[in-house]
Amino acid sequence: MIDKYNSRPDIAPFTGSTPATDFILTATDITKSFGGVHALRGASMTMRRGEITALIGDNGAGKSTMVRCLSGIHRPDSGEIVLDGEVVHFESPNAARQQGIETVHQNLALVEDLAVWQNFFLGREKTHGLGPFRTLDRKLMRKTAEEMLQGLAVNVPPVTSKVRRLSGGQRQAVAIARAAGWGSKIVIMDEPTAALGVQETARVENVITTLRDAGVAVLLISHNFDQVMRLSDHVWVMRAGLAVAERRTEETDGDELVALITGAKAA
Ligand SMILES: Nc1ncnc2c1ncn2[C@@H]1O[C@H](COP(=O)(O)OP(=O)(O)OP(=O)(O)O)[C@@H](O)[C@H]1O
Repeated sequence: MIDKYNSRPDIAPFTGSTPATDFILTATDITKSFGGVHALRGASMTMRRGEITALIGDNGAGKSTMVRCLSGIHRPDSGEIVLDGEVVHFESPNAARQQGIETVHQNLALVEDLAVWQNFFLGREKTHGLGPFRTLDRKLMRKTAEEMLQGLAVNVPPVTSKVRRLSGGQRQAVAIARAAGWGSKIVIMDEPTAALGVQETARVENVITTLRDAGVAVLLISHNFDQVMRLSDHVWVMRAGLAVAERRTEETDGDELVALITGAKAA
């Protein structure tokens, strides 16, 4: 463990207790600083195929920075990310996407004035014909978008509807279906239901579990303990730039997670 960043020697990093089999992702000793702020100080975490992994921690613990390192927004200062058995270095979010890591950000990045199907294919437009005769294959794109939504049992108006007509939950579901639809190995979701009501939250949670059941590994960042307990299979707890504990969800409870987050309980 690199200790030059460890300005909090009272917090010991947790290095994991499970054998390194069937991990779709391992991040080891990741550091990332912004000027004098050591956002990640040697954080390690793992994710398994077909599981929902929750990443929890107090404000400023380093969750978003970790997610940004995994999704190609930030480059770690040091450490190693292994995706599906290969060491990866993402130069950009596009590079992460091409290798199978999709991220649903809090702002969703949907274009309000475009139809649902157009949002699905932003930057990935399908064409037919050759050279100067090439045109957009709108029919194929509409059909594919419909199939992607149906596959996740997402209940939205026709894919020709403009995104601005959708409710918050429908938008979230569209963003998740879009992320899930490109052969993704990992879908990262940052507070996917933070802005939603009870019913919409339940619908979006269904979409998330359907995705997991289809074999995708989901990384869920959530401040909602009930949701973490309900949805996740595995939990990583971050504190002060380190992943300090991991638990199988069925072996923990909200009280223990709070204690781990605050440091009232050692890992
Ligand atoms: N681009 C940046 N420039 C400077 N400091 C940053 C930057 N991004 C994050 N930080 C700092 O790094 C630390 C970790 O922040 P991060 O956003 O990763 O935490 P978090 O666990 O996601 O918190 P929250 O739950 O509030 O989103 C914080 O002290 C934050 O202020």
